[in-house]
Amino acid sequence: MEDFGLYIIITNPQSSYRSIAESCVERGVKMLQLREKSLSDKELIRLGKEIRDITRGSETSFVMNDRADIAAICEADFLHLGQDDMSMEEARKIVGDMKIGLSTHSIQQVKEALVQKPDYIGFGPVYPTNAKARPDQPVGIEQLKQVLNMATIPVVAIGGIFPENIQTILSAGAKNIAMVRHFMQTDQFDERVLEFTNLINKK
Ligand SMILES: Cc1ncc(COP(=O)(O)OP(=O)(O)O)c(N)n1
Ligand SMILES: Cc1ncsc1CCOP(=O)(O)O
Ligand SMILES: [Mg+2]
Repeated sequence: MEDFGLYIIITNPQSSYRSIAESCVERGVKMLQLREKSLSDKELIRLGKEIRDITRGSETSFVMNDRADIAAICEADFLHLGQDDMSMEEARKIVGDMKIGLSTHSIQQVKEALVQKPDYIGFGPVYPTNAKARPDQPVGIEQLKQVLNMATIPVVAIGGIFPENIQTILSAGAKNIAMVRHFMQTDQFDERVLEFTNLINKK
């Protein structure tokens, strides 16, 4: 799989799910994840199908977080699994050959994840974050550089990334960057996407 650049994760957005997905399609954002932890299954499926309909046939891949069953129901492009979620092997029984991304939080976890041959790995949190329940210790830039050198699949830098530190992340060699709060805690979603796609693509 090729590097994909900006990876937007939807959690408690200030803008509507529809307008976020439409903006991602229009601006050519390659990865859009639905990550909602407190919605009913019914509501999650409704939103997943809405995002699927908007992104279908576009450059924007739709990623479902945590839930293999709902990823399959909504015909997502990817399922994203973390260390506390079901294993890739278990997920395969539900999602078949759907692409899968795995979260990692240490060099050891990266080594173990690579053996499972996911389509990409998330690595972080690079910096402290409160957008995740019980976040792991920040991994920092030096470990991020090490992982970027080790991995033969796309590595997604995640956690505490904002305009103030994006240049440090890019200078470390990261080609794929996931963010929650910078894009969710604003009513200027489209403007921020434009700003970031320009910034990341310039590098
Ligand atoms: C791209 C990406 N990387 C990491 C995560 C975190 O997944 P996980 O550790 O399972 O934590 P939750 O997001 O489920 O709270 C992610 N979602 N996406
Ligand atoms: C889901 C997740 N996994 C590791 S850090 C994180 C949250 C990232 O959110 P933010 O970009 O707002 O720090
Ligand atoms: Mg998870």
